[in-house]
Amino acid sequence: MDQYNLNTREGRWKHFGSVDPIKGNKPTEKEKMTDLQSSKKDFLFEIDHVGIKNLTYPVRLDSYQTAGTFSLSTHLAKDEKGINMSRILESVEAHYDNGLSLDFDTLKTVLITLQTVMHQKDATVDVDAKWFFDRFSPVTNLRAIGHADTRFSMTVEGDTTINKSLTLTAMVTTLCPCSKEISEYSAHNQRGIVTVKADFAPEGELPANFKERILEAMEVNASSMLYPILKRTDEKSVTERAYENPRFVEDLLRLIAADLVELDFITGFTIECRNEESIHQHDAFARLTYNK
Ligand SMILES: Nc1nc2c(ncn2[C@@H]2O[C@H](COP(=O)(O)OP(=O)(O)OP(=O)(O)O)[C@@H](O)[C@H]2O)c(=O)[nH]1
Repeated sequence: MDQYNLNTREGRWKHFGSVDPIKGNKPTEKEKMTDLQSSKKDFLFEIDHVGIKNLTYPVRLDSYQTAGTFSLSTHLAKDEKGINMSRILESVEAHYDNGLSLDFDTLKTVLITLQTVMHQKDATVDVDAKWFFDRFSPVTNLRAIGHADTRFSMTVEGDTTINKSLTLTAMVTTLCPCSKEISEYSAHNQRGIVTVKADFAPEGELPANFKERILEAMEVNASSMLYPILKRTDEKSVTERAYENPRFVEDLLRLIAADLVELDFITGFTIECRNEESIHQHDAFARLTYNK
């Protein structure tokens, strides 16, 4: 039986197996520690992206505080062993303002800070975050909170943005035209998942409502939109709207593409529509990439 005082935390820790630290020969002051990552010689390859992924950090998107999942990286020259990773978090923290404002102007300032403190030629960020917005039921006009998924992506080189894109993912209803055509009554319908990656002119201005305009193209072309609150009058309306607007996954994809072509602040896009089929165990999907 050991003799540790179980009435103290230290005694309990030792009782459970903790040991005293060894004396050790390595320096404990930062100035005397080897800075391995900063060592220079021929390390064979330059690296396109090195950094951190899966960083969870508070963001403000429109009027909502939400959580962002960040990937942040820089280039690394061939003669440098590693980046100073702690500086990535320092670059984000430098722009903290009750969370990080999730907009391209703020992301650009973070990237310029990152690139500068890393002494690298470029920096890249991807941020995934839930976007919450007001959604009104179609007949009763009751407000509730809807949501879509966003990914803000950006790369800067020096002071110049070299790419900038927004990926939105939203859910819709699709009603099968074939099923409607061949059946005496009813038609199977399902929840469709639409993803649009919209590319923007890197240094171009965006309209204030750019997210809303892309989301509208994704939702209004479906058989029906989704709503958080539906009373009976609303339910009748969305059911009939879906029947009046049947869509194959291909139809939805092409109709969204036609709307996106008309949005002049988008330079190119990739759309994927995926239907979680209600008459199969598998999903149906279609994808299209278009550059203007
Ligand atoms: N480069 C590199 N760093 C890593 C890796 N894995 C962990 N680290 C990080 O290395 C960090 C040390 O960060 P640095 O920024 O190099 O620390 P530092 O040199 O004291 O910081 P500065 O004073 O800014 O130069 C630790 O916090 C670890 O998170 C890796 O695979 N590569």
